[in-house]
Amino acid sequence: MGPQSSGKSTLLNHLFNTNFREMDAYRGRSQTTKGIWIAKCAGIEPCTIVMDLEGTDGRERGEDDTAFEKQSALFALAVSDVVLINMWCHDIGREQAANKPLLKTVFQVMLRLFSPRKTTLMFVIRDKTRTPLENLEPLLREDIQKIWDSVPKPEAHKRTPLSDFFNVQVVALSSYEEKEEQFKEQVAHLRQKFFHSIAPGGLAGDRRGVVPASGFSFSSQQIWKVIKENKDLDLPAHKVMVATVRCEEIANEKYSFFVANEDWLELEEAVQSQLVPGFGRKLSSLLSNCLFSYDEEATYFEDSVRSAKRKQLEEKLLQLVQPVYQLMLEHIRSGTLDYFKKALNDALSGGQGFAAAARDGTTKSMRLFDEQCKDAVIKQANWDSSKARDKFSRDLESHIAEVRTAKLSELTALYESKLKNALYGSVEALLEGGSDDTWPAIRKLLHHETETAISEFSVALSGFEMDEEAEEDMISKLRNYARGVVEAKTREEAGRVLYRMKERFTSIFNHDNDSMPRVWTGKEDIRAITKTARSSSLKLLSVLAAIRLDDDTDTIGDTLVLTLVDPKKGTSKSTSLQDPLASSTWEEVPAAKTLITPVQCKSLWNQFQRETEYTITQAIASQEANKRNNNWLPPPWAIAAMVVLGFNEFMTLLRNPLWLLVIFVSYLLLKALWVQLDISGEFRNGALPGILSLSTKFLPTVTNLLRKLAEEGQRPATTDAHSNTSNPSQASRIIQGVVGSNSAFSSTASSEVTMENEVEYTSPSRHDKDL
Ligand SMILES: Nc1nc2c(ncn2[C@@H]2O[C@H](COP(=O)(O)OP(=O)(O)OP(=O)(O)O)[C@@H](O)[C@H]2O)c(=O)[nH]1
Repeated sequence: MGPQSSGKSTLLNHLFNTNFREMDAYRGRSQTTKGIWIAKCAGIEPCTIVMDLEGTDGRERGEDDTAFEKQSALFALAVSDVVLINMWCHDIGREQAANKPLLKTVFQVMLRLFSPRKTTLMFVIRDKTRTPLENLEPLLREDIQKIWDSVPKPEAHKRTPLSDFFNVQVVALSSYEEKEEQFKEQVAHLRQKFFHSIAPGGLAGDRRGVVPASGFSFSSQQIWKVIKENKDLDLPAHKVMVATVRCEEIANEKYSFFVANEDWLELEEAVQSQLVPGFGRKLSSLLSNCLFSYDEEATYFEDSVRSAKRKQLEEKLLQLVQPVYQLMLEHIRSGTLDYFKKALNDALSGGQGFAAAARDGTTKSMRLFDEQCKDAVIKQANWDSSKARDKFSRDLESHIAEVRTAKLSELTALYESKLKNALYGSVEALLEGGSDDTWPAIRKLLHHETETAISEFSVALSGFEMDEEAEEDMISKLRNYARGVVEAKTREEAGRVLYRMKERFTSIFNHDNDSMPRVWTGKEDIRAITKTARSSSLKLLSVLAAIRLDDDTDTIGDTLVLTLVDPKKGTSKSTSLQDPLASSTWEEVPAAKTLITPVQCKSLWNQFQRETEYTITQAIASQEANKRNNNWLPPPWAIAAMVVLGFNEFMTLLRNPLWLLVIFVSYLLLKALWVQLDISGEFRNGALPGILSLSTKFLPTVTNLLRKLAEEGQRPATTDAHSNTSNPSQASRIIQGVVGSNSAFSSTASSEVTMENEVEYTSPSRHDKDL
């Protein structure tokens, strides 16, 4: 800053290689720079921005218009690290110097900045004279001090020295117009001071109030806005405000970059479908990069604001990635659960005990789960995976319980089926046998099979490492099942006891001791056989009347025998007592074990007797018939009657034996007719159709027969001639003509007959057989 046309633009252009507009010296000393101009210094590191201010004390704005001057001075002080103040050499020590009001303004506004930092005030003495700078500087400082002292200050800064606010420096330059070369040399020397000016001790060494470059634009706008509103400019608060706005902007920008980041999108998509190895590392690195770029950009902003905004950004990012992390945990959980299921299945298939397999599988799966969770951990987040771990643990437990129950059921079903197979058929066979040994044999069988199954079952159960009580319970259930199978089978057999009894009766009744079918010749004692068969059937009834798996000390058998088979013995014993079968329960047999009650027994027995009666009757009838058949001679009285009544006929026959020949020929003719007419065949369909058919066939057949006989009779010579040759076919033809089939008599079939006989001749023995 400095008075109008004091060469500010010229100096800045030379000092920083900028191109601010300079006044054309040939056109008069008028105002060139209006407002505040800004440019980037060329060739100065670090990046340095320079502003060219409108000149003070100008004629253009008028004497009283110092508002803009103050505003621009305040703006320059608020924004800059170094303020160059142009002053004419000859103004030093002068009471009415042109820049005295300017300095006053600078100091006044400085006090309104509440700035904790020190701004470098560099007084550039222009058009220096022969007076050395060493002599000028004290004078200048004295002037400055005087102005500082004269500036009204707030109570807090009453005693604050100028040096607390400003780092005052003085340089002198030769006149640009008159000693341009020297001017340039001195400017080049001065330029050196601006290199690395932010280093400690440099012109801009106090970095306390610094606003980062990325916040400069916004900060400047805000400062200007406050200045324009003529408010106090609280630089620390402003700094916080700038930091807040800018950090927020940076954070938002970084968040948006992250959301659109290809790697993140790929990772997010991959996790939707499957577990991604190295998830934690990848995501942590993405987040780190994002936060790092925020840090990089926001590093020079106010610390607390920057950290707060960083935290917010981090939280927002974590909030964004958390569902993906949760999904990842879900993949880990389900994947590890699948692994566990497979491991358990393999171990069980490999013959490992269930409990050991479940234990090993659980340990391995938990380890795998922990490892995968560790792999998915996001460095920036302190997320607790214990909930997922607990859920996984519960999943394992419930799966183990499920498989355990299924396996136990499978095992139980297997042994139940084994027992059923072992018992079912055998019990049926034993019950079918129905004897005194039946129940002891069943008990023995049940005991043997149950113990065998239980010992195998116990070995199988040992793999489950069950507590003793539960194991006992399962064994006891299996034991009960075995009893149940026997009981069920017995009940089933009891349900068809009548059928079984009849079967047994028939079997014994119709077969002898060698199991050969009986032929009722008449010698058999049907009564005794019936009794034996009935007793045996009754034994079956008594065996099936009750379940005797614990003992068979009941008296069912005796009661049945005494009551049903030997009622006489029974009544002699129990004389006037009531019918022992007129009851619905057996003595000493609990109702649960009773299959057929006494009343049912009685009723069944009656039915049995009724239904077997026919067999006995048949046998008796058969025996009678047999007896009759064996006696083929007629009774003696009949023989006597035949001798007496047939004596005449007998004598006639003895006197004339030709009758015998007549009878024989008649017999032959009748037999031939019988065969020709196929009488038995005709009557097969009933008497009336037979008679009708025969009546139509009778005459043609007789005629045919007679004609045939006549034909045969007309060829005696030929027959004789042939008979000499002893032709067997001819003999066959004659015989066939008498007793052969119908076709043999048909003239049309004669040739076929010949053919047939010629063929048949090869086997004369067969003809004999046919004859
Ligand atoms: N005597 C003298 N004149 C100078 C010096 N430097 C520049 N000038 C001249 O002063 C005139 C004004 O120069 P500018 O650089 O435009 O001055 P300014 O202070 O920027 O002017 P405004 O922008 O209008 O306030 C020009 O004609 C320069 O040639 C100097 O060191 N001594």
